[in-house]
Order: sequence, then structure tokens, then C-alpha cells
Amino acid sequence: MKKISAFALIILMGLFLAACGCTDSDTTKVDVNSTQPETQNNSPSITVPEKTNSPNTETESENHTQTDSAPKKILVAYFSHTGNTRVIANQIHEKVGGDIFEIVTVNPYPTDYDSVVDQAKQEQEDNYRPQLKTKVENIDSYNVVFIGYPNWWGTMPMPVFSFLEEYDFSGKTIIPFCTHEGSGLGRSVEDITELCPQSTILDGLAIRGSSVKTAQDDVSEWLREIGMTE
Ligand SMILES: Cc1cc2nc3c(=O)[nH]c(=O)nc-3n(C[C@H](O)[C@H](O)[C@H](O)COP(=O)(O)O)c2cc1C
Repeated sequence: MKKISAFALIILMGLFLAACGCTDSDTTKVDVNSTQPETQNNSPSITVPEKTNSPNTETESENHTQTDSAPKKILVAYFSHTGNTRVIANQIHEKVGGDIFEIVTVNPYPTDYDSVVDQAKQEQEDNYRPQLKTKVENIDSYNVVFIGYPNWWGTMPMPVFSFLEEYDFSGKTIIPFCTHEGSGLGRSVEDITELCPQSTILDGLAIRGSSVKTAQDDVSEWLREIGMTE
């Protein structure tokens, strides 16, 4: 009787274990092969090469990031006597954002054309630096500075010389734009380069004073060309 019971017990246990064994191995195959291995195989191939390359790649890609996609902190600074350059400054500001700043002299220029022409000529001959009334609060917070002016006697008005000497533009990108009646940027870019030797100076824009109100497309195209908009 005992032998029969023991035999029956062994048979029952065998059946039970066989049943459990089948179910377990099926489950293992489904779980491990269908999901986990894919994830595990993929993650090392994604992670490891990145980590292996990280000392070089990170340095390179960080530099790229800093150069190409570092946030641009933009100042659009301009001087304008009769308002033409202000129109262009506002158009640029609308398209690139940032802050806008008007360079204003302590002593205003005469409104009479002949008087301002004479005064401007004299100031240029004297290499004079007019005193500025308006101040940029924190020039260090900008890395891109647009600088706008009318062409006066072939270059920037002297207040713009004052402005460029008053602040340190080292390491910043300077982008000139001017309005004129035939001379374009004249020799202003050479003068900016001389005043700001440690700055990167991008290609400037020159717009005729009489065309400022219809200059939107020219401004947009130029901003795209110099990489300031997409
Ligand atoms: C004092 C003075 C000098 C100027 N010299 C030149 C010049 O050499 N070449 C030129 O093309 N336009 C010259 N212009 C014309 C201005 O550059 C042009 O009218 C400009 O659009 C004025 O800009 P604003 O309205 O922002 O002051 C001169 C104007 C003034 C008042």
C-alpha cells in the first residue's frame, strides 16, 4: 500500500513539475527574447559609442553648440539725425529681437542742413568725440551688436566713434548698417575694424535714405545672408 502511495506521489509530482516546467520555459522565452534583449542590445549600442567618444565628441559638439546655437543676445544700437537710420534699426529689431538703443549726444546737432553738414565736417577734421547722453546699462550681456548710422562725410558720424570707444566690444559680433545718399557704407567698416580690433565684423547693409520705408525685403534678405535669421 505504501509502495503504491509512494509511486502515485512520484507520478503526481512528475506531472506537476512537467507542467510547471513547460509554462516557465514558455514565459521566459516570450519575456526575455521578445522585449528585454532588444532593449538591452540596443541600449549598449546607443550608449556605449557615445560614452566611448564622449571626450572628443562632447568637446567638439559643445564648441559647435556654443558657436552655432549659443543664444544670441542682441543689441541694435543706432544714431540717427533725421530718422532714416531709425527706421532701419526698428525693422532689424522687429526681425531679430533683443534690445534697441539710440545713441544720443549731450549737445543736439542743428536741424538746419547746412549747419549740421558744416559741424559734422569740422568734428571729423578735429577727430572730435562728442559726449553721449544715453548709456548702455550692461554691454557685457550682449554678444551681437548691430550698429547703425547715417553716412556722414564718407563714414560714421563722430558720436558713433564715441560709442564704439566707450564700451569694450572684444569678442562680440558687430554688424554695421547705414543709410546714405550715394556713398553706401563708405569707409565706415574700416573705421569700425580699427576701433574694435577684437570683434568679429559681419557684412554690413547700406540703404538709401530715400528708400528706408520700402527696405523690408532687403533687410530680411541681408539678415538671412549673415545668418541672423533663418
Ligand atoms: C552731415 C551730413 C553728411 C552727409 N554725408 C554724406 C555722405 O558723405 N555720403 C552720402 O551718401 N550721404 C551723406 N549724407 C546723407 C545721409 O547719409 C542720409 O541722408 C541719411 O539717410 C541720413 O540718415 P538719418 O536720417 O538717420 O540721419 C550726409 C548727411 C549729413 C547730414
